[in-house]
Amino acid sequence: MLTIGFIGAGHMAQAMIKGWRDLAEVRQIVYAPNSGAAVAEQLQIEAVASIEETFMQSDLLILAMPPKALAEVAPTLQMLLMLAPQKIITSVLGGVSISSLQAALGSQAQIVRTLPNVNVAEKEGYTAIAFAGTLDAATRGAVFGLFTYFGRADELPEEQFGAISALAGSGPAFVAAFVNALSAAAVAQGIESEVADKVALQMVNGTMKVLSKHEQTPTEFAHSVMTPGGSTAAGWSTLESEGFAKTIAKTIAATMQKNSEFD
Ligand SMILES: NC(=O)C1=CN([C@@H]2O[C@H](COP(=O)(O)OP(=O)(O)OC[C@H]3O[C@@H](n4cnc5c(N)ncnc54)[C@H](OP(=O)(O)O)[C@@H]3O)[C@@H](O)[C@H]2O)C=CC1
Ligand SMILES: O=C(O)[C@@H]1CCC=N1
Repeated sequence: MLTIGFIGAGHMAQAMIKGWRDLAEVRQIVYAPNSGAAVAEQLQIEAVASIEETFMQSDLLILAMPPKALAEVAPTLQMLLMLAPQKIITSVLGGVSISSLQAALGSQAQIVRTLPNVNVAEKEGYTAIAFAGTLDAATRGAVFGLFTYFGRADELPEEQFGAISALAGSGPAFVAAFVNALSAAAVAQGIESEVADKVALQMVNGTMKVLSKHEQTPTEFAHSVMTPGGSTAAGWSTLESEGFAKTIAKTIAATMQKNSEFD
């Protein structure tokens, strides 16, 4: 039995717990100062009462608290790592590099830096992974296997984590905003909100399935929808003249800027 212990029981931890919950031979435990017990009860896993207990019981410890909480949690972990230096510490902390984690926890700490997204809850996630030099090949393979269980995972250079975090980590929020904007626009044209939500979701789901077949690029696909001289082209031209792509580029840049401030 492999025990995975979470420090932090928020949105990201909960998504991972859901994504892994049907894994045979895996037990999940969670610690969070305020919400740990309630989240554990809701997800039918075990709550533990302290960082120390989480560490001692875990084979794989996941740091899933906000980046700024690292300074608070690190002294306890650093002490525990002196007793058990081989413990694997997997961080999901956005923007926090392996060298910062090692500065906080000890230079020999067995650290995996990951950047998953909340879609792991439905096994449709994306995770970027980087390993500290201290990790051996067998451990890297085992951790990689866990993350591919709930979606796609790639080992990437840490320099790429800022852009990937904006694209894949924050991206689900931006896609949800787009779905919401489509639905709201339809409501403004007289469609009932429940119907508009349902239609927008079905349309986006269907579009993603078709695009995922990679038979056309997104631009080729868009042009296949635009009947020459038709209505889609009129809408497309407004999308362009109103600066849709520029807004998205600015959104990604602002996300990356904030992310870079956590290290
Ligand atoms: N949400 C996302 O889509 C993604 C998040 N991440 C990363 O995941 C981490 C958590 O984010 P998210 O789940 O969104 O945040 P939430 O605010 O939803 O959850 C934060 C959790 O951390 C706990 N926490 C806060 N301070 C401490 C502390 N000092 N010791 C132990 N636990 C603490 C909170 O406990 P309590 O509830 O008891 O107060 C809470 O359970 C962040 O580092 C973020 O960058 C990475 C990729 C995607
Ligand atoms: O908003 C955040 O900072 C985290 C990182 C990626 C998604 N959520």
